[in-house]
Order: sequence, then structure tokens, then C-alpha cells
Amino acid sequence: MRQAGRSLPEYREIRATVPMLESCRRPDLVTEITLQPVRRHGVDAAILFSDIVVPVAAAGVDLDIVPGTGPVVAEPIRTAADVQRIRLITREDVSYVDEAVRQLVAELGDTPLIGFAGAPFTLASYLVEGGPSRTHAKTKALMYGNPELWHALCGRLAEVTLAFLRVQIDAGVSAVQLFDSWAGALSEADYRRFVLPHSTAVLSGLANAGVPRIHFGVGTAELLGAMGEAGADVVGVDWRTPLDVATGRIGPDKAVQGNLDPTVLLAPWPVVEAEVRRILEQGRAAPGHVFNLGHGVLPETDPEVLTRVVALVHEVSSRRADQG
Ligand SMILES: Cc1c2[nH]c(c1CCC(=O)O)Cc1[nH]c(c(CCC(=O)O)c1C)Cc1[nH]c(c(CCC(=O)O)c1C)Cc1[nH]c(c(C)c1CCC(=O)O)C2
Repeated sequence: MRQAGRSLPEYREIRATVPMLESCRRPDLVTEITLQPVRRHGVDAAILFSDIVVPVAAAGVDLDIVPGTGPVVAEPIRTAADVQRIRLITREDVSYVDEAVRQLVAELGDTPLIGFAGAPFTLASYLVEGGPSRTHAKTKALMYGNPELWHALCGRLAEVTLAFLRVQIDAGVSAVQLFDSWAGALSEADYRRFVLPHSTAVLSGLANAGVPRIHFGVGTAELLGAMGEAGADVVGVDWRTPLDVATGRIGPDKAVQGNLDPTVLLAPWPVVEAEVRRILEQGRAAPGHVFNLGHGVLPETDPEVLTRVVALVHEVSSRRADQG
């Protein structure tokens, strides 16, 4: 998720003079920004500072990340010729990511680094719409109206994504997360027909890579089972579905990640504490639970509250470990 960064003054200071995409392409800044939440909060893992559109830009798509809006594409992808414009990427195209990951792995020591990429549907939505969309109307119109072109686009995006994740894994990340943030816009039937094959191509392509794979979306209560089938080891759950219910849908053989509502962090501490404890309890239904928010940290979050949440999660889990 766009997580800790935006709430931190030290992050805002760096970003005050450097545009988002440029900061993702400078290994020194990627390293510093990635380390900031680890230093400040003592989280158990670092998430690489990058963005889901970084590999798409490296593949030749003219785009920018506009503050307060998100990714904006200069010429949206709508035809077969447009799909051809998305090149396959090599390590050289994203050498700054390769370099940043190597630097980070050296600096982080025992703290694992999580790499990531956007999943084909969520990337396709930005590319087809030309920017963020509430309804994903143009994306769905293409999907329903020209399935052949849709599958060509998602097939190409799956190849780019797989190549991007392989670069990160070769450089040393300990786990990867595939973000299908907007998959919750689809019915399960449409998800299975139009999206699952492409997300499966990415996740199953990494089956022998030796790192755990996390698959995340928002508003995916009805899709949790299908998203688990895409081949992840861990399924991310937003705050709408309690983790024990989610485990019932995903099945007993996969871990879960989540699922604190990011807005709860704006509430008084006793409310936050009760929610964290409830989530840790309900997470016990799964064979593993990665405590996290259900989506990204809101920029107005008080960083002190985040530090306190991390400490509370550590306290509860170490007490549990003592009790066997
Ligand atoms: C959908 C999506 C995007 N980017 C991402 C997703 C999938 C996860 C999710 O659903 O949150 C993933 C992402 N983006 C970013 C990270 C790195 C981890 C982190 O620093 O938190 C990660 C994992 C940096 C970022 N990516 C972005 C920021 C904010 C840039 C800033 O304002 O400083 C960060 C830290 C920009 C971005 N990039 C995107 C959006 C919607 C935005 C926010 C636009 C806004 O509200 O201003 C696309």
C-alpha cells in the first residue's frame, strides 16, 4: 500500500523538491524513503518505495503521477496498436530498481524487504481510463466489448509485471506483493473470466522463485476465494471482511494479511487498541496472519499512533509465543 510514507515529515521533506516518479528512479532516495518507516516504527518488514506504474512507464507508456490525483496517462490505451506500444521490459529498463533493492537488502540486514507490482486489471484500468476512475467504465466497456483486445492487453501487462517482479527477486527481495487494488469493481464471474488467468500467469510464474507471494485487493469480499486460487501464499483482506470470515472463503491453507481500517487510526487510542486486538484474535483462524492495514495509511495519520500500533502487535504476538 501507499503506506507509511505520506504521514511522515521526513518523507514529505524529501518529496517537497522531487517529483514522485523521479524519486522512484533514484536509488539513493528509494533506499532512504524505504528505510524511514522501519527506523521510526520498527515494523517487521520494509516495503520497497516505488509505484505500480513504474514498470509501465519503463515499458514506454507516457505517464505521470499527479499529486492528489494519482497516475495519469498521456495517451490512453484503447486499440491493438496501443497495446503494441507497451514494450517488454528488461533489467536495464529498470536498473534503478535493481540497484535500490541490492542497496536496501545490504542495509536492512535481518529485516525482510517486500517487493511489489500492480496486477493486470488494476494497471489496465489506469491505462484504459487514462487516470483514476470511480466506475472503471471505459475499462469495462473494452473488457465486455472487445474481449480479444482485453486479453491481449492483460497478457502483455502480465509479462511486464512478471519481468519486473523477477528483477526484484533476483536483486534479493524476501517476498512479493501483487496489488489488484481495483479488482473489487468486478463480479466473481467476470473476475474469473477476464482477470484470474492473467493474475495467475504472474503468480504461478513465480511459483519456483522461492519467495512468498501476497495478493491484495480492496472491496474483494466476494472475490477472496478466487483471488486465493490465483496462486498466492497470502491473501490481503481490506477492513470489510473479518479475518475469520475471510479465512472461511480463502480456505485453510493460505495466510491472510490485513485488516485494520486506515480511518480507525484517526480515532482515540482505546478504539485503535480494541480494533488491533480484535483483528489479531480473528487472524488466528488462518494458518498465518501478517498484521497490516486494510489499505494505505492516510496522509493525516499521526505517526505516533502507527508506532504505538506496531508496539502493541509485537506485545500481543510475543505474549502468544511465550504461551506456546
Ligand atoms: C493503486 C496503487 C497506486 N500505487 C500503488 C497502488 C496499489 C496499492 C494501493 O491500492 O494503495 C502501490 C504503491 N505506491 C507506493 C508504494 C510504496 C510504498 C509506500 O511508500 O507506501 C506502493 C506499494 C508509493 C506511492 N505512490 C503514490 C504516493 C503518494 C505520493 C505523494 O503524494 O507523496 C506514494 C507514497 C501516488 C499514487 N500512486 C497510485 C495512487 C492511487 C497514488 C495516490 C495519489 C494521491 O492520492 O496523491 C497508484
